[in-house]
Amino acid sequence: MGGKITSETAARRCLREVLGAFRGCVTERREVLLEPYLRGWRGLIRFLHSLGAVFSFISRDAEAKVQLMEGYCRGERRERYVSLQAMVQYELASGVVDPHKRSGRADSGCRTVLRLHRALCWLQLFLEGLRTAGEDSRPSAICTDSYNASLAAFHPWVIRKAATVAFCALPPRGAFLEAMNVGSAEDAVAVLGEALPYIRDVYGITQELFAEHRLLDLP
Ligand SMILES: CCCCCCCCCCCCC/C=C/[C@@H](O)[C@H](COP(=O)(O)O)NC(=O)CCCCCCCCCCCCCCC
Repeated sequence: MGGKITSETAARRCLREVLGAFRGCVTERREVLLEPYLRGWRGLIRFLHSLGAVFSFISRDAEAKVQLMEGYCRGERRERYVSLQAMVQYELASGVVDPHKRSGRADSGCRTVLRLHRALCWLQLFLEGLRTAGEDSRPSAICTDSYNASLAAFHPWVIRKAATVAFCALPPRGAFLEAMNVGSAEDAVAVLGEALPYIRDVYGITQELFAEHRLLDLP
């Protein structure tokens, strides 16, 4: 029993962490702080991991991107990577990224965050679908629809295919909400409802920032 409580507490902390992290991203000046942003992603990746090995090709890619960004946040130029705004300004001014050239550094913070940012669009759609769909709805179908309406446009055929196959392994709604480990299905739905406005806000600010600097198509 003690073990059960411990593992439940860990999972619960995980979801609370995700929630709290995205809430803590946006400053009064509407800047997006990178540290809580990456902490939020870490929590999501951990959750994805708990859903099984079929998703590991997805979590590995997300993990690599988060790790690269964490390196910048701890590196020599860490003050340039405190917020997305600071990062964009620095990488543009120093020529690390150039929106007018098709070539660009494959490890720039901007192109890496752009991938996570696009995935955040999928997440918004998926969580909203999960929250509002009926009891008989299937997370695998909601996930496929959300993916096709967002991230799929940026992925080659082979990735789209692999992703769509993996989505079939998602558990049914009841079990999925239970895996979130925040209590009853109603509690889980409430947690999603609380988290979504913050995720939307982070997405909106990032989208505007990247659009303003013409960074939405970075290769
Ligand atoms: C719950 C089901 C989770 C399904 C996840 C849906 C997203 C599917 C993404 C498929 C990505 C496949 C892996 C490879 C991707 C890359 O090619 C591609 C491009 O990168 P590149 O330009 O460096 O080459 N990478 C990406 O687009 C970034 C993908 C990042 C995916 C992060 C997914 C995290 C999922 C977290 C799930 C949490 C659910 C929470 C529910 C309460």
